Amino acid sequence: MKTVIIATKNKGKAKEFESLFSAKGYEVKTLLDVPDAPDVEETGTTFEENAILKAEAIAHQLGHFVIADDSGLIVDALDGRPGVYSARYAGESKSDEANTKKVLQELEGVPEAERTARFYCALALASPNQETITVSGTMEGLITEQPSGTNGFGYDPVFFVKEQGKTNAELTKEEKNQISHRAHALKALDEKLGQFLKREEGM
Ligand SMILES: O=c1[nH]c(=O)c2ncn([C@@H]3O[C@H](COP(=O)(O)OP(=O)(O)OP(=O)(O)O)[C@@H](O)[C@H]3O)c2[nH]1
Ligand SMILES: [Mg+2]
Repeated sequence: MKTVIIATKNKGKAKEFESLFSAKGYEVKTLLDVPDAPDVEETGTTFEENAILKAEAIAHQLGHFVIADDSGLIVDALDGRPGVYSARYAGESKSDEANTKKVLQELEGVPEAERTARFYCALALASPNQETITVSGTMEGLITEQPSGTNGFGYDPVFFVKEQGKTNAELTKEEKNQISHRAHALKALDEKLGQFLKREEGM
């Protein structure tokens, strides 16, 4: 079976990549399988910059091509926050629950029509042998007033998808993987992955 390495330590992302890639006949490894994988500092100001930082550092470290994901929640009424700080919005302990609570508190009293938000996912595909490729995907929604649902991760319990009439955390894994920012980005990457792998094999 073909293997791809995703340069992430986030269990929620890892699970989504496993189901997205197994459908394509790939086995997924993540940094959760690599003891002593370095923590790459996310010093970029955009999702793309951070995805490139993570992908290139880990590709060089492992001597193998990898995919990195930098993603987050953009809330219009909060001028785009938490944005690239989504994972550590309420502090370095990176608690999904605390992050979600902070966003809900900041949105207290904001009417439904102004609670628009989107998830953004930048993927970077990097190798020690060739130029890095980046793609992105988004997903539109509304921030609810209370969490609902137990699937997914991060801000999923407060991210309401109008078309589905459910929060992301109320969708099944399969449903979220049809419409998520990560699924859209992966679809864009898919179009470039074949050529990339061909060049990789030729090296
Ligand atoms: O409800 C959510 N559903 C999603 O589908 C989703 N995708 C991203 N996020 C949020 O954005 C942060 C990423 O930050 P991030 O890209 O730096 O990742 P991370 O630090 O968690 O892991 P790593 O990949 O860097 O190792 C995550 O922690 C989450 O808070 C999501 N929330
Ligand atoms: Mg991170």
